[in-house]
Amino acid sequence: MSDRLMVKAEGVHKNFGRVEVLKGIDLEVRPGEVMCVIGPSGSGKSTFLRCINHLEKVNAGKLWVDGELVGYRQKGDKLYELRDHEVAQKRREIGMVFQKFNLFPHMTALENVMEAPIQVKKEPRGEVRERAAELLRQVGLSDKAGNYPAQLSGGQQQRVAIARALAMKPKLMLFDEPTSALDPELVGDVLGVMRQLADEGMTMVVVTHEMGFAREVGDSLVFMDGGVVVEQGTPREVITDPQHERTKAFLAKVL
Ligand SMILES: Nc1ncnc2c1ncn2[C@@H]1O[C@H](COP(=O)(O)OP(=O)(O)OP(=O)(O)O)[C@@H](O)[C@H]1O
Repeated sequence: MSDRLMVKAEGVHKNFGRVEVLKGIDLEVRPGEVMCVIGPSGSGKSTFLRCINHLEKVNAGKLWVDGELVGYRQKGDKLYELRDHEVAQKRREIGMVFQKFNLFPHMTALENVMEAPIQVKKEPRGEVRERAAELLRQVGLSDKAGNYPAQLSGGQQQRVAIARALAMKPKLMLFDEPTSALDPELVGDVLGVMRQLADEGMTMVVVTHEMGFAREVGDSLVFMDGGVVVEQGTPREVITDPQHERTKAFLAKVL
């Protein structure tokens, strides 16, 4: 097995003003791994994802994505902080799906998926159109390609958002509670698309309270509380045999 890691966090700290939100996170995500992250509101889960995706700067500790230190570029033995355009470039390699899908309202589903590869990567329109149509097919929305977001259900919009992230050919996908804004009957379709993505070998970090998904699809499960990783293991280990009182108390609420 390769030693390559897709994400490595070593003592990651993040504060907002005087409030320390991440208090030393150590984590490793291997290529192809699906890591699910659970924990109470305010425990720092979103902040951790946002640090991986350059949306927040780490205050102390180190964070690598695919072997590269997030926020820096190495030249010889010197480290240089990335400039804005370099950060933008790095962010393109990571797909992120949020709770709210934020599609462009004036563009159809197909146009939403095509937008970034054309505008940001300057890829040829014909190629992008073909790929976008194929991605919409993969998320089960071929027949909705011409619909505007307002003409789609929340679950359909979220599947377009996933296709939109995939259109940039990311090497890592981050999901921040992707189903928590959806009506219960729409959750299954979105989780189905994520499951398919996992089966295809995509590396994924998924903040979710969908314990069925974590149990069935996750390779690892991390319980965060108060800005630290309290417990991690396989989903089976953490769910059926939690070691910490805080994990037990949390699981009692969500299971
Ligand atoms: N930009 C910010 N400025 C100030 N405080 C922030 C900022 N972003 C997050 N926080 C605070 O950091 C803490 C952790 O927030 P975060 O969203 O990471 O938690 P979470 O575990 O994802 O919670 P939830 O499940 O509710 O989304 C919260 O107390 C939040 O108010």
